[in-house]
Amino acid sequence: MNRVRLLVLNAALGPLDYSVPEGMALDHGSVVIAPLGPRQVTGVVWEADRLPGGEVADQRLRPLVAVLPVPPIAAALRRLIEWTADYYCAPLASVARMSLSSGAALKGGGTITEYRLSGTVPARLTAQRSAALAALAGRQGTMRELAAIAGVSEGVLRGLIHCSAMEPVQVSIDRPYAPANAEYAAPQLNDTQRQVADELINAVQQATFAPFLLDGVTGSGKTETYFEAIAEAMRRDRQVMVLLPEIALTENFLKRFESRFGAPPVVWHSSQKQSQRRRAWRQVASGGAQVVVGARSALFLPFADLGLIIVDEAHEISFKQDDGVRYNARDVAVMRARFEQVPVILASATPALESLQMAEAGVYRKLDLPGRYGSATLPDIAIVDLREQVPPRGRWIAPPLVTGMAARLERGEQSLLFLNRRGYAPLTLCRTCGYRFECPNCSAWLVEHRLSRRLACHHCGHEVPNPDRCPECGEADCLTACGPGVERIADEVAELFPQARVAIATSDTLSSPERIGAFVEAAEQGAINVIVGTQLVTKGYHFPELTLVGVIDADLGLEGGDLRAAERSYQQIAQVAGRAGRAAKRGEVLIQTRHPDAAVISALASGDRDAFYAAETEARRHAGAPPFGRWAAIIVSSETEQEARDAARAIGGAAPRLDDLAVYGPAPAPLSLLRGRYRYRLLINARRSAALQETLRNWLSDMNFPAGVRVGIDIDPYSFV
Ligand SMILES: Nc1ncnc2c1ncn2[C@@H]1O[C@H](COP(=O)(O)OP(=O)(O)OP(=O)(O)O)[C@@H](O)[C@H]1O
Ligand SMILES: [Zn+2]
Repeated sequence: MNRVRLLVLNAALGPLDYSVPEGMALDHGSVVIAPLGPRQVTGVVWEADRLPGGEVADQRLRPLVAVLPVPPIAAALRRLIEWTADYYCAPLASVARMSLSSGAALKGGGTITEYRLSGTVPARLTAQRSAALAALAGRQGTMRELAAIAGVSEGVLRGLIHCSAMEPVQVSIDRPYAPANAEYAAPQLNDTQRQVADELINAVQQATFAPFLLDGVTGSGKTETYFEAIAEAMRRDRQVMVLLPEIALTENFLKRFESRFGAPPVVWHSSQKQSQRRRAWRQVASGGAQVVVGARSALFLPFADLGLIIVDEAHEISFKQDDGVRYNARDVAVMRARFEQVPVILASATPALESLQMAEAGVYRKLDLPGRYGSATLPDIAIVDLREQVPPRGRWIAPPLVTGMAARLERGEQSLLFLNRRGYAPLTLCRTCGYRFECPNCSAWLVEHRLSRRLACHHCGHEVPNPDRCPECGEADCLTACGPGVERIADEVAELFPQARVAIATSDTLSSPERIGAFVEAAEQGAINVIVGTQLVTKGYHFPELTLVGVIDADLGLEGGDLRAAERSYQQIAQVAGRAGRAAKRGEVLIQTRHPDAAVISALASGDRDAFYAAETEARRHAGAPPFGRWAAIIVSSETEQEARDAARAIGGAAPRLDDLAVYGPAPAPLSLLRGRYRYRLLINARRSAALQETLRNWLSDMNFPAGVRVGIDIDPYSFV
């Protein structure tokens, strides 16, 4: 190759051609540095015929600067990048960036300095030094990591280094991870689990594209079963990617994985330290990382030899990314499996309707685990009609739930109260003048957080200290909290049962791996009597003593403009119900609602999942909604309301008139002001036959907008805010 075309990692630039200096060895997929004006850019060598670009004469081409010391991006991943950009109407460069997401890793190997105990005992032993010496026996890590492990400041450690009690060690970035062992602690599967595992193992052996929907009730052993497929991939020296919907779930997964395979998997997510990401990325690319578990951003990692993909809790909407490249990691995972020619397992107790439909159509193979493992049975579910069982004024836990909790406390068992609302109260208002605390940047109320004494916007992060008087009328002691959040429910529990140990489990309280670890340990050891939590605790956890689940407000999820609201409510409540009675003791679930006759609620109460899905399927078919038709959204935003409105109207005015495609709007988005930007949206409902993406691209490509206007496309949107 003496002339190459680059996909440049800058969405504002198109493909660019360069000449290749003498002696520079390149392949398609090579990651290179190229000159651009006075600067340099990173790019990937791409097949020229797949990237239409302007033809520049050979003699005018500038030479590439360097090839980066990483393996080329493989063809399968290049095809996935193209597919994703095309399907989600996103710039190729933005998608490719997700594969090259550790800038430091691209620069090659290197060393970092870690520390460990030297065996020398310091002459002066303070309490902190003794604690550090005890905690750090056998440990090695960076200063910051060791300080966290020992619970002392870095200053204490520096003191220990100074007196030679600790010594530095140079560590390679590319050092391998501790190998996991497929046979380390294999469980005895029951017959159903065995059959399912054998099918999955067989698919790993076949090493070809095979999508599975692993549909098993909560506590049926889905994880244990797909672990067998992972074991088979390990035996064959092929890499595995496991996607989880939330970082908070990885802690728990790590523990289980380690007890099954003798070593933890490699973790990948966006809040890791740069040094961790750098090592993980390089080990993924070189093939040294056997099993990688991560949030959706792991999806585009450049695996050397991927053999299996697993998407756990595959129904979760957090697999949908709503900014930057708007993609659904569950769907892209299936496409990746197709390009890589490997099996993919979507595991869930409450599959997305789209996934069930694919199984019905014979595209996915459905594997069922219909019963809980061992002697555990599914919990009894009952409805508490809040119109009859009225909680006292200013309280939200109705009498039957109070009675149930009292019985659990008596028996030393645990209760879990679920309310998907962080903070203390979702709205604060002034009793004197009616003033409501609203976010200046978003059309949303400020949520009171009593633990951290502030009012906060959950959309943009704006916060103010908890006020003691009304900013409007100046009156003191006139502010009232309206409605409950988890903190308020926890207060109520404390008032009802002063002796109970209550833990709040939300993204505010479980904000780090250490905090999550401590929470899980406390819950497992019975040091917590009542957990009050958001959706964060509805899945993945297995607390044997947890026998009562109370849903504080089952109607909450049905509010708001979400097209899948019924399905999502069903999934969330079924998942949280699934935390009850997972071991020997039977579980009970009480669902508080004002609409006991709603289809979702009665399906949950009667345990008739099929009836719910059947009704929901009919409703979707009738509305031409996914999976029967397709949705897309165009979101227009600007810092000035007028500009956003005008641009949205112009787009609406230019809408194509087609038989198989209907355009609704423009209308102000439900969150019409978000992070200081005014937003309008158009919704497109298309038949399956319509060339949706092409139509959208043609429609918008000829239009020009003022510089401050942003126009985004959301294919298969989930959230309509
Ligand atoms: N064959 C088995 N041998 C021993 N323990 C098992 C077996 N199958 C399942 N278990 C145990 O039963 C519990 C539930 O299993 P697991 O977590 O795999 O189910 P799940 O279907 O993934 O659950 P959920 O979807 O509710 O999170 C776990 O504690 C697990 O270790
Ligand atoms: Zn805000």
